[in-house]
Amino acid sequence: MFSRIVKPTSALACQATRHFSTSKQNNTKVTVVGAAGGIGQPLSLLLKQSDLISELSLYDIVKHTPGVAADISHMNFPARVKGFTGPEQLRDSLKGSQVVIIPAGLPRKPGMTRDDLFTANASVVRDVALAVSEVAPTALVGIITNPVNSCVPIFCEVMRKAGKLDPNRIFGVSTLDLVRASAFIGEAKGLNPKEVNCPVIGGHSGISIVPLISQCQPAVQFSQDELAKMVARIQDAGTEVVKAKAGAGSATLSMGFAGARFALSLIKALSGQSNVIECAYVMSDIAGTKYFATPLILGKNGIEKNLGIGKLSNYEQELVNKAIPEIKDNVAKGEQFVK
Ligand SMILES: NC(=O)C1=CN([C@@H]2O[C@H](COP(=O)(O)OP(=O)(O)OC[C@H]3O[C@@H](n4cnc5c(N)ncnc54)[C@H](O)[C@@H]3O)[C@@H](O)[C@H]2O)C=CC1
Ligand SMILES: O=C([O-])CC(=O)C(=O)O
Repeated sequence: MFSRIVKPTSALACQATRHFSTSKQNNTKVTVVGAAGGIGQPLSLLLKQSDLISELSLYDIVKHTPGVAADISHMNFPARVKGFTGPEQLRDSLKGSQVVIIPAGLPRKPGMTRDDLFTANASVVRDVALAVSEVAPTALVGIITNPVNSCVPIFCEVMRKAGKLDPNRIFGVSTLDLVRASAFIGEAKGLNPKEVNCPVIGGHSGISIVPLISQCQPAVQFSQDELAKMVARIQDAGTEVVKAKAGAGSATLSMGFAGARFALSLIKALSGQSNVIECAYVMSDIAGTKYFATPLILGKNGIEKNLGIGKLSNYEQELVNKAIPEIKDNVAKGEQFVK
């Protein structure tokens, strides 16, 4: 199974060495909430292949979730797979989980922004957070549901109200932005995209997505015009897929891949592996907002160290300056919803 273990060769390297998991240790229970959806199914398929997972709990509100679980359970890997459906089974699905990944909720249609999903998805995230606070309060949680910039504050505020908030354990999954940066930069420069590592900071929507191409490994050179085009492509990549799917949803397969990479990084960190680094959107005042994505060293208790923003070019500083008001608004909207 793919995954990445990293050596922090630079403070902002988000991942480096490709690493196939061969560890025999398999004692992690993982719950996927929204497991029957466009992201949930490929994500669960990829997670089933990890030797580090002992139990894969698949929850969704749709009735055919046990069928998805039965299907995946026939793959010949050790993780036991169980399906749960309906709100009355949510807590059973989560109980005892060390890792919870949430790709539940509506995706965009052409013409919508991620923020347009707030009304539909805020209550989904709130309800899952309440259940996590009750039955899996120490789980490491990855929130894929959009708008990520608001959904992470919603989750954190519900946990805070329940007296269970540990901000080191709650992550907005922005991994797809890094995957895209690697793919697009690799393609543009004739490099193997698997070997291209470019930190992406800020948030997960349009201008709040800030790729730090000056910190890319290996180093790459672009003219200012090319650089601006590359940044715009990474920022608009979600919309590119939404348009191309023409009403049938947003990125699901690349997100299943990116979500599995992030979940496996959490699991590796939990299992004691060191120097596991991923960028994610977390509670952090590093840029003067309450939440911000940066590279993080992951450990048994979630964030072990926030590696921060590092040295920015003037252009990247301008991008950060544009991202900040957007993130502040998105955070305030999420917090207000819980109040
Ligand atoms: N963070 C990121 O980079 C990305 C985030 N997304 C977001 O992920 C979310 C899911 O996208 P897709 O899988 O394409 O959508 P989808 O509609 O294919 O699947 C969503 C699943 O969530 C389930 N669901 C709805 N309410 C639920 C609840 N209360 N509890 C449990 N399950 C529930 C649905 O039944 C459905 O199976 C969307 O909000 C989308 O915008 C999508 C791509 C990238
Ligand atoms: O664009 C969307 O709506 C889904 C998403 O977050 C992405 O693909 O980055």
